[in-house]
Amino acid sequence: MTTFDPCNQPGLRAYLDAKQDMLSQLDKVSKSELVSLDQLLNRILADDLLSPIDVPSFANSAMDGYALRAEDVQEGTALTLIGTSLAGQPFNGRVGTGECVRIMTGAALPLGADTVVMQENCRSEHNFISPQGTITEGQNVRQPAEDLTQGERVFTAGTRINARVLAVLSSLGLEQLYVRRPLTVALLSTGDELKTPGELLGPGDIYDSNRIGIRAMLQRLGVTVLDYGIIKDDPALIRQALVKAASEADAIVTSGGVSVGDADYIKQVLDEVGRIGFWKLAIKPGKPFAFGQINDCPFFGLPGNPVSAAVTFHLLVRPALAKLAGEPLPAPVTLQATALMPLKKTPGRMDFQRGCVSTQADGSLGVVAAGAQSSGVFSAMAQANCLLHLEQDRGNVAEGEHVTLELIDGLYW
Ligand SMILES: Nc1nc2c(c(=O)[nH]1)N[C@H]1C(S)=C(S)[C@@H](COP(=O)(O)OP(=O)(O)OC[C@H]3O[C@@H](n4cnc5c(N)ncnc54)[C@H](O)[C@@H]3O)O[C@H]1N2
Ligand code: MOO
Repeated sequence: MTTFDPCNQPGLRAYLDAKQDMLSQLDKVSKSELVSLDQLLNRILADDLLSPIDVPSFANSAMDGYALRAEDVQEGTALTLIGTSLAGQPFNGRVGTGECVRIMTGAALPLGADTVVMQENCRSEHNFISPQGTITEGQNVRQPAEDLTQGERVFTAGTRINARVLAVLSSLGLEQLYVRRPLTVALLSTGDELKTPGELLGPGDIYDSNRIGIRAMLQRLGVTVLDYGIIKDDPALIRQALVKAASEADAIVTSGGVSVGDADYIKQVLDEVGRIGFWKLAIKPGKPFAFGQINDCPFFGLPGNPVSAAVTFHLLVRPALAKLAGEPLPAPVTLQATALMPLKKTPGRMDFQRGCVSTQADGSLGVVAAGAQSSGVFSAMAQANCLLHLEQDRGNVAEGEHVTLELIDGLYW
């Protein structure tokens, strides 16, 4: 038997369909600018990056040992040691027949040598080195351009520069690059009940946590945030703020006031000063999410319930901002896990429940609900490490059933 859920009205727009529709209405807006290496972290590459050099640019040793000519080595060979090649201090001579050079990891392979034998596999007596065991020509040598060839595409336009990408850019000797200008996003909370942390709460008041949480997510994404603060539930004030925001920002994100209550003015004002793209989706949490445009400025109305605001930001605003920033965003990587407890689910909306996934003794993944699933209970969400994707039409999940989930990227949210 399915329970009746008043929030599951027919005609709600399916998530993927709405997301696709929204993305198709958005274009890359951010221009590019030249930025120095020390400021590149978390920026987005404006162009494909072609390697300016071969990496490595010279043949070098992968081991500490001896550089030699493989053809010289037979059973019992003793090679004459003629010098040393250190990283940054190459041996300037040439390795001739019956000779070898002491070499360290990263040091240039001397002319004439083609192979390195690690020192553990060599016997050393006076000035003579006897390699032991089988030797293959070229062993322990890192060949020029083995990693990257000059002119080869290393990263595509739209790549976000994380610590690993930054290290590669440095290894190519780049000191500045064209990246996309950060997006500017106007952010505001609506609600007469909201107070900023530090203020005294009156009767019926709560602290504005959405603006702080969403602002942090935007900052993690490298967005410049125009914080418009808290706007009272007054259509004139909301109208004024949205029109100003549309003239100042690349996108607008609001929280609260998108449902059907007597003080929910967002949709009405959006309709007056811009246009509504869609409103109300078949998702839980986040049903009243609104998307639209005000004078070509994309508008995202997050529901006021804190879990709904964070989840819809991730499901819809994050991909939209990526599109505006020219950052191709792959579909989220999903995993399958076994539900270790029954999960309540009503058919009608795709449910993004908050979970805690862990590796079980047998190596498989198991998931439990991360506490209460009410969209007002944010503390449970903060404990979660994954978002379950429970299909729109499915009902309750029994213990032992498989579910799909997406890991929560703790760095960004
Ligand atoms: N009759 C109906 N009522 C509701 C429906 C519905 O379909 N029919 N949908 C419910 C759903 S689902 C959601 S989600 C909420 C969303 O409502 P709003 O976007 O209008 O949000 P508010 O009413 O302004 O606030 C909801 C809730 O969240 C608290 N809140 C608001 N802003 C913040 C903030 N910045 N920080 C922390 N908490 C915030 C607010 O005090 C309310 O408790 O509507 C349901 N109602
Ligand atoms: O969509 Mo609401 O977010 O279910 O509470």
